[in-house]
Amino acid sequence: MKQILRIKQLTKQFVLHEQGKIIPAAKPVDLTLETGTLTALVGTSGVGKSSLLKCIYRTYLPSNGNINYLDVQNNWIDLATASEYEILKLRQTQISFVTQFLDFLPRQNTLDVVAKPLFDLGVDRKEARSKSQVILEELNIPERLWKVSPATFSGGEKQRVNIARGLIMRSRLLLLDEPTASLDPETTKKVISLIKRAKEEGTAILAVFHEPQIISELADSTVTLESNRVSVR
Ligand SMILES: Nc1ncnc2c1ncn2[C@@H]1O[C@H](COP(=O)(O)OP(=O)(O)OP(=O)(O)O)[C@@H](O)[C@H]1O
Repeated sequence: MKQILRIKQLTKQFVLHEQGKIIPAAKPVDLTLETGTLTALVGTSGVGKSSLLKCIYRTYLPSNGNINYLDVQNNWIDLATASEYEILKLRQTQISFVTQFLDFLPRQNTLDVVAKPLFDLGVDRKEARSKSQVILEELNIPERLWKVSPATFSGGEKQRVNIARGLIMRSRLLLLDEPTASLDPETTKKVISLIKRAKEEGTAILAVFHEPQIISELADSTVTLESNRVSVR
């Protein structure tokens, strides 16, 4: 196991200009992630868990601090200051994020929505689609839905498509934001086993979960975000 992410004194604040207010989201955070381990990120609603994941993925720019990531060539890259181009490349090849919401192009069918990370990597389209089929099957998405757009899917179906897309490529760093929030127990079990597999393959995972039994099953450590401090155990 080796460290591939080191976060130091990270903060993210939102300035609401019209109200002249600053919302402190993530208070200073220090954390490290190692290959093949899962760190659970917990804390009360609104404390800044999603914002922290978004800072790592650079959907948000942090207000302060460093997010150092060890890339596949063994170079430390500060994700807070890396160029847009570098970030795009890392997202395409090494870092995946399963958000709470699925965004997709309207006329794209589910098979291709899930295969997209592999298309972007330059994998042959037929091979990418067959991998997409396998993971959709694993997540119990019925075959009749593969050829249609996820636009009309139920919340749980959309979430499973999102997870399938996030897990189809073997990432070095995987960010998961409440991946099992609207799933039934049987599908939750499948998702847990896919996450375990990613861990076994060496992926470093930072995941927001609310369910204590999932955390005890999957997490190697827990980081608690609190309104004015962070405790790691
Ligand atoms: N783009 C934004 N602009 C302004 N405020 C934001 C923005 N994104 C998040 N916030 C605020 O930052 C705070 C933290 O939000 P965040 O979604 O990170 O919390 P969370 O811990 O993930 O919550 P939950 O468990 O409910 O999902 C909230 O007060 C939220 O309203």
